[in-house]
Amino acid sequence: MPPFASASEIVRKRKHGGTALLTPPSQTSKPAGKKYKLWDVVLLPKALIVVTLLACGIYLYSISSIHHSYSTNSVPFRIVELLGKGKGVIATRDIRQGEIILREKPLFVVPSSITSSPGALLLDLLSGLTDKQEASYYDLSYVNLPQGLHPGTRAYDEALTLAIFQTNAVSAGQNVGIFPRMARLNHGCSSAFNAVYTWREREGAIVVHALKPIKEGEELLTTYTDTKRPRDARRQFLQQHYGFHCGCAVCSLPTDLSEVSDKRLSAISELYQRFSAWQYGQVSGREAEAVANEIWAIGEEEGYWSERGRLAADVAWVAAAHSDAAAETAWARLALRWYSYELGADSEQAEEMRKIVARPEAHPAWSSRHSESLEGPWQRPAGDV
Ligand SMILES: C[S@@+](CC[C@H](N)C(=O)[O-])C[C@H]1O[C@@H](n2cnc3c(N)ncnc32)[C@H](O)[C@@H]1O
Repeated sequence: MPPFASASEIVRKRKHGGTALLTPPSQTSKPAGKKYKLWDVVLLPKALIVVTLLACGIYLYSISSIHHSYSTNSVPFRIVELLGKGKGVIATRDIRQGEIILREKPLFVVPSSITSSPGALLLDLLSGLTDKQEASYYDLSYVNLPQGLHPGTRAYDEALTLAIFQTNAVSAGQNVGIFPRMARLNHGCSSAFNAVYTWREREGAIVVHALKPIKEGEELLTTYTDTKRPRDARRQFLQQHYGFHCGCAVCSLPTDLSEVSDKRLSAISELYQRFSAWQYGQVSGREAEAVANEIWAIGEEEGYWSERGRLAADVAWVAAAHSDAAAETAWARLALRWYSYELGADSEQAEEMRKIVARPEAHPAWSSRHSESLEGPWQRPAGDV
C-alpha cells in the first residue's frame, strides 16, 4: 500500500524522493512509511539475500487481537465504495488535526528479504490463518495481476496472492506487513493527503494520524509516493505500481496552476538538498535555518504540511550544534507541535522534543560546532507555537 507515508521517511531515503536531511541519531525512527515492494526483494541478487525463510521465520499475528483491541465503533471513519477508486475511507465526523484515526496490528508481516518464491511464501503463510483472516486478505484490492494465468491453478493462486500483497503491504520496521483496514486508504498528492501512517515498533502496530483537520464526509487520504515530484512523474509512478491515473485535487489542477505547484514542490526538494549541506559544513547554521524557513514558507503556499516535525527538529539540531539555546528551544517547540500532529503527541519523536525544550544544553549535538546565533523560526502559520 501506500507508501503511506509521509514525511520523514521521505526525508531519509524516502519517499522516493530522496531528500536527504540531517540524520541525527536521535531521530532515526521514521514516520510514515514507505510502501514496501516485495518484488524489490525478489529481484535482489542471491548473494545479497541474507535472510532465509526458515532462519527468519514469519511473524504471524493473531487477527483476533486486532479486532479485540479495535472495535469498528471506535474509529471516526467508515469504509465505502467510491466511484473510480474501489473502496475508500470517509470521515464519519470532524477529525481534529493530530487526532489518532486508527491503530492497527498487522494481519501478518514477512521479512524484508526472502529466499523462496514470494507467491509460495505468501500462500504458505495464508494457509496458517483462520478462514476469517484469510477472507480479509483476499477481500483487499489488487492491480498488476499477470495475464494468461488460469484460476484454480497454483500459478494463478501465487500470482493473485502476490498482487494483493504488492498493492497493499507497507513497511513495518524491518518487516513488511498487511494492515487490512489501513489498506483501504486511497492516495492523494502534496496538499491533498490529510492522513499519515507510522509504524511503532514498541507497539507492534501502525498508527494513522490526521495531518490536517478533516471534515465529516471528507475522504481520508494518505500518500503512496514522494509527492514532491512533478505531476507527470507522480502519475507515472502511480500508474505503474498502483494501476490508476491520479486525479487527486493537486493532479487535477488546471495546467497553469499545476505548473506552479510543480515548481513549488521542486523548490522544496532542492532546498532540502541545500539544507542537508550543513552536515558537511558547506553552509552556515544561519544559512541552513534560512533555507528551512523558506521550505516552511513554500510548504505553506503549497499546502504541503508533511515532514514539518522532522524539519523543525533538524533545525533544532543545527541550533544546538551552534550553542544557540533560544533558537534550539523555539525550533524544538515547533517540532513538538508538528510531530504531535503527524506522529502523535505520544510518539518517541515528540517525547524527544519535550526533553530538548526542557534541557537544550543536553542535546547530543550541543556545542559540536562553532558558536553562532540563529534567528529562530520566523515564518509560521497562524497558531504555531
Ligand atoms: C491500498 S489500495 C487502497 C484501497 C482500495 N481503493 C480498495 O478498494 O481496497 C490501492 C489501490 O486503490 C486505488 N486507488 C488508490 N488511490 C487512488 C486514487 N487517488 N484514485 C483512484 N484509485 C486509487 C488503486 O486501485 C490502488 O491500486
